[in-house]
Amino acid sequence: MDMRARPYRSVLYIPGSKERALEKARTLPVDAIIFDLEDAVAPAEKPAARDTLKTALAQGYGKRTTIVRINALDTEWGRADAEAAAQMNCDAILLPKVDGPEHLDALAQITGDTPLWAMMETPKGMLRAAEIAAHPKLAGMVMGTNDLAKELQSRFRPDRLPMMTGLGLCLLAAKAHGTVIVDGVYNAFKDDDGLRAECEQGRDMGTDGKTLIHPAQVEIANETFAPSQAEIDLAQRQIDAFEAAGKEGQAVAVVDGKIVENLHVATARETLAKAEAIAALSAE
Ligand SMILES: CC(C)(COP(=O)(O)OP(=O)(O)OC[C@H]1O[C@@H](n2cnc3c(N)ncnc32)[C@H](O)[C@@H]1OP(=O)(O)O)[C@@H](O)C(=O)NCCC(=O)NCCSC(=O)C[C@H](O)C(=O)O
Ligand SMILES: [Mg+2]
Repeated sequence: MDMRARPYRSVLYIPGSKERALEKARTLPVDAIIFDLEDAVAPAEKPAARDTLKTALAQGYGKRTTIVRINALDTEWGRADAEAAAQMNCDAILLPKVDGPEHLDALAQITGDTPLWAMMETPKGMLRAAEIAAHPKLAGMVMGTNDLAKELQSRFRPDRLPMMTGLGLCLLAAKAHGTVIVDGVYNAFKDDDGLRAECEQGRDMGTDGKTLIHPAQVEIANETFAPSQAEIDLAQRQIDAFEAAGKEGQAVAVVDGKIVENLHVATARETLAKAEAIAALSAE
């Protein structure tokens, strides 16, 4: 299956060193998993985490998309992580702190044909988002809003105003190049209302889903980023009305008092395709 056709409503980080969490993930209804070797793994545990992860991934994670996040190549662990990840049973490798396409070039020299994802979390990365999105090996972008806030010296706000320039630049780049884009994490993993509000904001803006840090966050992300039954019904009615109008020689239909043109039909078809992809993933 084309990586870009899969759903990414819920993308759960799991520390590569935590065997219990690696096991539990097989029971969770997540669309994708980021197996982390970077921030969630203590320095002393990093070498062993590579082996733990390789064994866990060899056992498989069903239809979930599997992505391994390595350490940056300019760290003492980066090269060994990249070499190890290239041998793992995963769908993609995620590189943190990508400043420009040359970082992806350097990784691709080690990892060969494996698709790459980029953490978008540095000011340079924001300013070069379009070049990063255009990289031939790039299949997805992940917003790193914690690192970005650190770099910007900004404060966390419920409306995420300080994030909007970076998020907007990355969204434009991802959409211009047909790349998946997943929103950053919500740190307060026991605050369901805050998480829901941030998911809604990310969905409204056009991100494909949310990165998560705890299983308790999965349900809200899955719900928010899936087309609702009302959206599915409307999409089908728009397609039907437009096709009926076409048979009458009309280029415009009206549904619920609103015009439906070919561009709205394209969106309606995307809604149905997303619902089908989610249903296919759930049917394990
Ligand atoms: C945040 C946590 C440290 C909390 O862990 P813990 O106290 O163990 O939580 P619970 O006791 O509530 O756990 C209940 C069960 O769920 C399992 N669990 C917990 N977390 C995960 C997980 N992420 N994936 C799968 N399973 C998980 C526990 O094992 C318990 O299982 P069981 O005993 O069988 O019931 C912890 O959640 C955690 O470590 N989360 C991940 C943190 C992480 O990955 N951070 C790095 C990514 S965020 C980032 O880097 C952002 C980005 O780069 C940026 O810049 O923004
Ligand atoms: Mg980060």
